Amino acid sequence: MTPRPGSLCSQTTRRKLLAMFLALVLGTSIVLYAYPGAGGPAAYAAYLYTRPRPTESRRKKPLPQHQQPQQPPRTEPRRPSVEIPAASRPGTQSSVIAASRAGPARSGEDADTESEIPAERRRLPQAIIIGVKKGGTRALLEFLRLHPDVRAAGSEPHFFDRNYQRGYDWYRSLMPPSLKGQLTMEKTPSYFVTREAPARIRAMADGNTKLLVVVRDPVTRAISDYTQTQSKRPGLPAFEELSFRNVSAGIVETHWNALRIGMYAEHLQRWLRYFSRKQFLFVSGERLVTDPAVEVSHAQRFLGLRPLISEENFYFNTTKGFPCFKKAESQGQLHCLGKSKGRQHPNIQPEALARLQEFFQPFNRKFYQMVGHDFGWD
Ligand SMILES: Nc1ncnc2c1ncn2[C@@H]1O[C@H](COP(=O)(O)OS(=O)(=O)O)[C@@H](OP(=O)(O)O)[C@H]1O
Repeated sequence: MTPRPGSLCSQTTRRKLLAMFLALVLGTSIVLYAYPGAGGPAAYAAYLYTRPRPTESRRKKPLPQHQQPQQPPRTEPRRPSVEIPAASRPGTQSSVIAASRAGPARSGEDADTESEIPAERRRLPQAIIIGVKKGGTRALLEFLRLHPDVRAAGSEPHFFDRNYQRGYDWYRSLMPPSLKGQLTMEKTPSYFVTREAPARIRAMADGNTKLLVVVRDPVTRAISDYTQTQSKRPGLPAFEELSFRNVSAGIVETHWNALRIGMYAEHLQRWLRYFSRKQFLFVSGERLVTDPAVEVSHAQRFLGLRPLISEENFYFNTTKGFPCFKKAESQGQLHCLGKSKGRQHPNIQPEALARLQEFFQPFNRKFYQMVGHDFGWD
């Protein structure tokens, strides 16, 4: 049987169509397999899922300054400008040991070698004038500054009473640069009556700091202290009123600071728990006025300085009523302390003076015994 031309043709055509269809299906599969992102329902679904959402893409733009969230306030105290290890930071238990090992003379900062050009550095003080307020502490410091081997902080650092938490780097930054072999000093008279000061100063250099105390008749010292306060507060009650709890009975107001500071023996007892007697030099405030060269020569010896300051450096200014001094660098020009040193004291009733002398006598006697010297106030 001859196949009908029409049916034969359509069978051939069907075969061709089938082959083309298969080729098309195969080709599409290969393309989808090789490029998954190219299309298809699954690829489109994946694209929708991973596409960044409109809000997210907006958040990436920086906010204008005024819309930015506020930073919480810093509550930590400010650290010293140069970080020091926690162990050597004042105020920590371990700092006492660490700081004592890092005393000025033994710390790495002093490790100059002979081949190096001598470098000036700021150092912690090796000697401190710790008191007493109104004793003549400024005069002693300025006199010692005449010595070429003494470098001293100009103003009172108050490190061991008010600023201890600021750390040693802060304290050191207040000291003038010095060469190796020069002595760094400061004076803060309130240290002598500050409870924490002895332990803190001991911790700084393992008790090797030299301590100078300028002492003055406690009654005159109290009047000087009162005069200073009165210059700032003119309405201050009279000295006699502040000195006695009961004037007629002569009961002394021992809580008044101006009198309390003068009980030297009481304060010194605290210091002697931390320092041996030989760590101290007691300078007479009275002799510092009448014979400055002698008191300064004691101080030079105590500090291990060459005896360079002498009588030649001083000149008694009769107008001021106090010695003034000559600085080497200013070609013999005289320098006197400022107006706040050597103020006119008010007249105090003689009975009040006598009662206060009597009150201080046992404290003075005890003090003379402790230091091994009679200052002649009684
Ligand atoms: N050379 C010289 N020039 C001026 N004043 C001198 C001098 N030497 C000792 N003094 C006495 O020093 C007293 C002030 O003591 P301080 O310097 O320790 O005072 S302070 O604690 O620093 O405020 C100050 O006390 P007042 O006289 O009461 O003002 C002086 O008596």
